[in-house]
This record gives sequence, structure tokens and C-alpha cells, in this order.
Amino acid sequence: MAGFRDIDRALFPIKSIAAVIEIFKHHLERTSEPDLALLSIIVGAVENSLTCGRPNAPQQISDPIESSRLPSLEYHTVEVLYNKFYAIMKGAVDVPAKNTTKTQYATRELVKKVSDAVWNTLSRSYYKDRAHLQSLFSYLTGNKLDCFGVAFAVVAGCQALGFADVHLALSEDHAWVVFGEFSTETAEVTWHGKGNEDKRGQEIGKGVAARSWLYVNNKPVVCTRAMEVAALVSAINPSLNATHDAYEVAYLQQELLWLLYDLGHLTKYPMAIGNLGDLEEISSTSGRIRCDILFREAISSARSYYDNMHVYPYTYQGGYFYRNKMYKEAFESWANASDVIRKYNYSRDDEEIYKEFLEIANELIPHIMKVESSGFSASCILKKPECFAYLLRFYDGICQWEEGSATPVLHIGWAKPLVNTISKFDSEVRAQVNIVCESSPGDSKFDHKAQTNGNATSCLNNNNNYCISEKENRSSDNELIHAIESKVISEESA
Ligand SMILES: CC1(C)CN=C(N2CCN(c3ncnc4sc(CC(F)F)cc34)CC2)S1
Repeated sequence: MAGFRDIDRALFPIKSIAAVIEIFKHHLERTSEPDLALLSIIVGAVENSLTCGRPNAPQQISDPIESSRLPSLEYHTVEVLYNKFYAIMKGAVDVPAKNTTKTQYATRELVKKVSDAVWNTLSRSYYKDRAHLQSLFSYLTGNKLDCFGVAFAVVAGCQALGFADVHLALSEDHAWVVFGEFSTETAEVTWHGKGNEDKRGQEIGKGVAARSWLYVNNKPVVCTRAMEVAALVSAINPSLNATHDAYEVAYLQQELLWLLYDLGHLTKYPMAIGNLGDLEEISSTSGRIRCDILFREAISSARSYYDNMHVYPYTYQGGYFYRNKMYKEAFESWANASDVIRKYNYSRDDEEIYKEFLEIANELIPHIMKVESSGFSASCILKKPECFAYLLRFYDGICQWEEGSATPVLHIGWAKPLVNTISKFDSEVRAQVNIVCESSPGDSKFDHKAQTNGNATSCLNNNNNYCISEKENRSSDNELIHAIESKVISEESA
């Protein structure tokens, strides 16, 4: 049984955040591969004691990070849970004894059996979106896991059984596994969303499902063991209740993310870098790079390794700019997010990103326009043509997202804030935006590269892409506005 090494035992009982960080350091720096089950049980136990525990004895005044603030976590407690997990996995599959030195690779049947073992030991019915259901501590003490937690448990189970080829694959709203000699096999192992039949055991769709944002055009984050540790650290949830976080848990998550960052394990994991950026914005670590640099690193990671098919890096950055009243920069981030989503077809599985764009279009941008047109605005974005251009690119990306999709995106609820926003820009500001039409050779949204045909006309038609560049010379953008308005309103009459 991989799990416990003497060094681990020596660090028990765990009485401080610092001790938890020491265990992660040891597993990441001095073992062949970190033990996912062990680390998930430990961090789940700590999170549980600080966020779900009953208000225990009056809090000790000592520093929660270094000395004992945590209810002491005994080696025996962790060992019992670890052995229980191992027994469940062992019981589920009869792994042939390792009689050969030949590396054994997992099969689809094995992966499905491990997924069934987890699936069949979950409580019958519980609120799946509740917080703190992501760790093996939750699974082993409460038989509850969220959809990410099930996928993580399957990977940890396969590791415990000796299958080093089974790894976690992550999109921005779903998780599955890759396996086999070249990690080319894929399998669903958990559910997604509400009321959808799970597809466990099936390979990841290549057909129409692959064109939805949910599967990020087959550009998922395929994890190494250390990146699976980064995923479990990202999944740490410091929330105490709807309005407060447990400071010690947020601090633990932030320190573990910096440990993983320094070891290079976040390089190909944009969302983990974004999570670290969010934590740094709340409470910056002295001597560390600023959070806005982290948001930029997340974007360049998505561009470098995932063909710029991920949306969240831009919405991490846009959210930061918005919270810090950097509205022009926020518009640019959201226009860039829209340039990603336009490449996809909208499918019923994409509700999460739909809600993200709905909130930006119908809450955040209207709020900005309200405060900016109150006359006391400092950033006077209503006078800047580039802001108008960013907003048009943002809205146009959503229009194009809808084009060619089986499910409509826009409805009248989008039109009012949209038209209200555009009409806040005076005509002489709008006139400074030049809209250039581009012919599009192919029909596919993914491999189409914009071609500039040189002659500038202002249009929004269903076949051609167009890009917007702010230029001095005037162009009539009323056609464009009417096109957007008529498009949206025609949706209404449809
Ligand atoms: C800009 C935002 C709204 C802020 N937080 C965002 N998150 C996006 C999702 N988060 C994540 N952070 C690290 N890894 C993963 S893997 C995954 C999909 C799940 F099904 F496994 C989600 C996710 C963390 C929080 S996007």
C-alpha cells in the first residue's frame, strides 16, 4: 500500500497549517508520485474541521498557521480512512497479481469498475452542489461527492491499485479520465449538470458534443500526478457560509498553490493560476508577483497550450478589472472571452458559461454604464471609441456563438441592456470605429482564420466574420446596430 511513509508518520499529529504544507512539500518534492488519496483525506479533514465543524471550544488565541489552532488530526484517523478507501478499490476489481515486470495499463473495463465502486457507495440522495463535497474525506466519512470529486476519486482509486496511466482530464466545467499506454483512451466517469443521464464508461464525444464549450474542442487540461494535486488544492473550498471564508483554509489553499506554482505544476493549468490570482487579490503575499500578472499568465497558458479555446482565463481577468473599476480593460477582457466562445456551438450542456456571459451582458456592463453616465465618471469610457469597439466585439461573439447552434442563445432579455448600452455612446464616438468585413473561406468555426479582403464595409452577416478596429475614417455603423437589433428582435418574433 503506497500511502504511508515514515516521514508522513513523523509529521502526525497534524496540529497546524504549516504541518499540512510540509506533508504536501514532501509528497511533491521527495516521492516518485504524490499519493492522491492520502493528500485528499488530509486536506478534506482540515477543511471539514474549519468550515463544517460545530463551533467548538473557544478559539485558541495562538497563531492558527504555525501552532495549534486545528483540532489535532491523528495519524490513526487518516490511516483508517486510507485503508477503507483501499479496501473499497481492492474489493471492486480483482487486479491480477503483478507477476511480470511489464507495466500494466488500465482498460476501459477497469476504469468503469472503479467508477462503479465510487458511484455505488454514494448516498442515495443529497444536494450535489453543496460545498465541501469534493474530497475523499467527504466520500469516506459521508458517502458524498460532487461531480468533480467522483472523477478525482476514480483517479485516486486507480493510483491506489497501481495504474499509473489513469489521469484526470479537465475542461472548464467537466472532468473525465484518460488512460492507456499513450493516454489516448478517454472515459466518462462522473455525471454532468442536472437531469442529464450520466455517460459513464463511454469515450468522450467526437461528434457534435465535441463542438460544445463543455469539452473545450478536445483541448482539456490533461493532468500529471502533481497537476492532480493542483486540482485537489484548487477544489479546496474555504467558505464558512454565504458571506465568510475560513481564513486558515484560504491561507492553506494559497500557500499550496504557490508551492505548486514554484514547482512548475501550474504552467499548463490556467484555472489554477486564476484561482491563485483571486486569492492574491483578496490577500496579497509579500514578495510574490501581483495578481494582475497571474491573470495574464493564465491567459498566455491557455493560448500556448490549449489553442486559446478556454474562456475562464479572460473572465478571471475581466472580473479583476471590473472589481477594481478598470472598466475599459474589463471590456477588452470580455471581448477576448467572447472571441473564444464564438468559435463554439451553443449546446444544452453549456449552461455554466451561458450564465457567465448573461451576467456580464445584463448585470456587469449595465452597472458600468450606469455609474459612467452619472456624470462623475473618472474613466469617461463613453468618450472612447475603443470601448465601443470592445463592446461590439463582445456582443458579436455571442451572436456568432448562437449561429449554427441547435439551441438559441439570445432572447429579448438580452436586447434591452444591449441596445441601452450601445446607445450610451454618442454618434461622433461611434463614428470613430471602423468595421471591416472579412470573407470566410471555410464554414467550420474552429479552423477558420480571418482573411482581410481589403474593402471595408460595415456589416454583420451570418456567413462572414468581421473584426472591428478603431480607425480615424468614418464608417456607418448604423447598419451594424440595426443588424444586431433586427437579429435579436427577430429572435423574439421567432
Ligand atoms: C472566472 C471564474 C468565474 C472564477 N472562478 C472560476 N472557476 C472555474 C472553475 N474552477 C476550477 N478550478 C480549477 N480546476 C477546475 S476543473 C473544473 C471543472 C470540474 F468539473 F472539474 C473547474 C475548475 C474554479 C473556479 S471561473
